[in-house]
Amino acid sequence: MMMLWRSSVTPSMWKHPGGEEVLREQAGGDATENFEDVGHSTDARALSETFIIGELHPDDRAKLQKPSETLITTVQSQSSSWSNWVIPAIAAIIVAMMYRSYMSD
Ligand code: HEM
Repeated sequence: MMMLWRSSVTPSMWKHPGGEEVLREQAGGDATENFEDVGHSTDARALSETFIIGELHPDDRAKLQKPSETLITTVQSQSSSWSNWVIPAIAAIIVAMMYRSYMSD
């Protein structure tokens, strides 16, 4: 079980190669599954061991919130950036067509 605490991993101490935001999303929860999903190197694994600040009491483990799936969030943000690009493109095509019909009159 991997725990990430707001105080244990701070940008001033260390910069996560996978970005700051993904770690922030995991803070206060069990990040084990997401850590494994990414397929971290053995170096990353060894480094994560150095961040251990204690072990959670078994009675408290059930109270942990599971962080939302990071990979799903990534897919969602990709699809929204896709629609951000398509809508202005369609608008540009409509404007171009209106301009053409205006000029041909
Ligand atoms: C203390 C815990 C963690 C440590 C020490 C750590 C360390 C690292 C390191 C050293 C890398 C560079 C690539 C490698 O060596 O594998 C990396 C990449 C990455 N990590 Fe972590 N990581 C931690 C937690 C997490 C968590 C919880 C997530 C996801 C929620 C995550 C997501 C990523 C991603 C997306 C990359 C980029 C992969 C790529 O670009 O190929 N990391 N991390």
